[in-house]
Amino acid sequence: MWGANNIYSLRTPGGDIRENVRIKGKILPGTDPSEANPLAPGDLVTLVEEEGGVRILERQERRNVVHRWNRKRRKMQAIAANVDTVFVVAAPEDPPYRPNFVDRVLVMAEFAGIPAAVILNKADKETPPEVAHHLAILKGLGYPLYRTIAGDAARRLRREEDLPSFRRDTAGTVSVLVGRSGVGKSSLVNSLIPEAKLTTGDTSTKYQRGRHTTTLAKQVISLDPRAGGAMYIDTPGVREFDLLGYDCNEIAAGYREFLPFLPHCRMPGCTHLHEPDCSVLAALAEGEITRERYESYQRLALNILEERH
Ligand SMILES: Nc1nc2c(ncn2[C@@H]2O[C@H](COP(=O)(O)OP(=O)(O)OP(=O)(O)O)[C@@H](O)[C@H]2O)c(=O)[nH]1
Ligand SMILES: [Zn+2]
Repeated sequence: MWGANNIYSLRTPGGDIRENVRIKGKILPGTDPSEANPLAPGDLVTLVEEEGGVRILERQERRNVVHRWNRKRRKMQAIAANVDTVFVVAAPEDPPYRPNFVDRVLVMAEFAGIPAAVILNKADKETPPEVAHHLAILKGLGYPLYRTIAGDAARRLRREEDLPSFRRDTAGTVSVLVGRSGVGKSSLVNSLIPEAKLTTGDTSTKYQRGRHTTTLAKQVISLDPRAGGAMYIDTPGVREFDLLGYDCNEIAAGYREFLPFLPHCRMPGCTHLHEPDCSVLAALAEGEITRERYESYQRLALNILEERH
């Protein structure tokens, strides 16, 4: 299931693609009217055959859901459902690597209880030392890292780096790719599944803004029967990945290395920013939490607190 503006494309268990399917009625059973969007790519739905075609009758219970904060609508928005792995896609440059962006996607994945990994695409470009440093921190925390080359660059250089192992590791599973505009998410999906555009009916619209290509709105699911039905959900690139729908405690628990310390703060509802006897601050002082990751938490927590006032 994928789509937008309440018109969806579906894949039936038989493998057929049904396009332009609408929801039956105003509110979809199985959803909450306060949700920004009732259906996201990866959702499983029940259909009903009606005069004039099939309609979506209900959303089946979700195993998990990937959210991001929708700035315009000021709500958490589901960007994918029922996924096995969240892949944060970044590049060494063009667009520049933003450690905070990567951390925020990882926090969201932790919060959703979904395993996460990092893809450094455009591995043909030189990796600046500060990027390598952040990636080393994440690797040390147990997040798998893939360095890939995709699209035209891969064809030109005849090199894909870790793309084959990424393909192997994701075979038969559902992956969602999250990253800033221009890091190469669509190129990756196309490299994995050359006919992706055909099977998705090319629902994405691209336009040039500055140097980066941006996918508008629609999310694309690609299915590769050769990879045991691997599914890749390509989300539209975003400039920022906000998590304003969460509170500081939830955010702190998304920094996985903070977890052992969180129960030991003295103040109830400790924000780990300034409180006395804060065990996160103590762990930072002891070098058990890196300054980079603490500062990333700090920035995110301050964002959230500012938003509340
Ligand atoms: N050098 C190099 N360029 C790449 C690589 N992968 C993608 N590109 C280029 O990067 C640009 C952006 O790629 P896209 O696949 O459109 O990026 P995206 O992340 O899908 O962007 P949005 O759809 O806007 O979110 C294109 O010009 C690609 O050809 C790579 O591995 N190396
Ligand atoms: Zn604390």
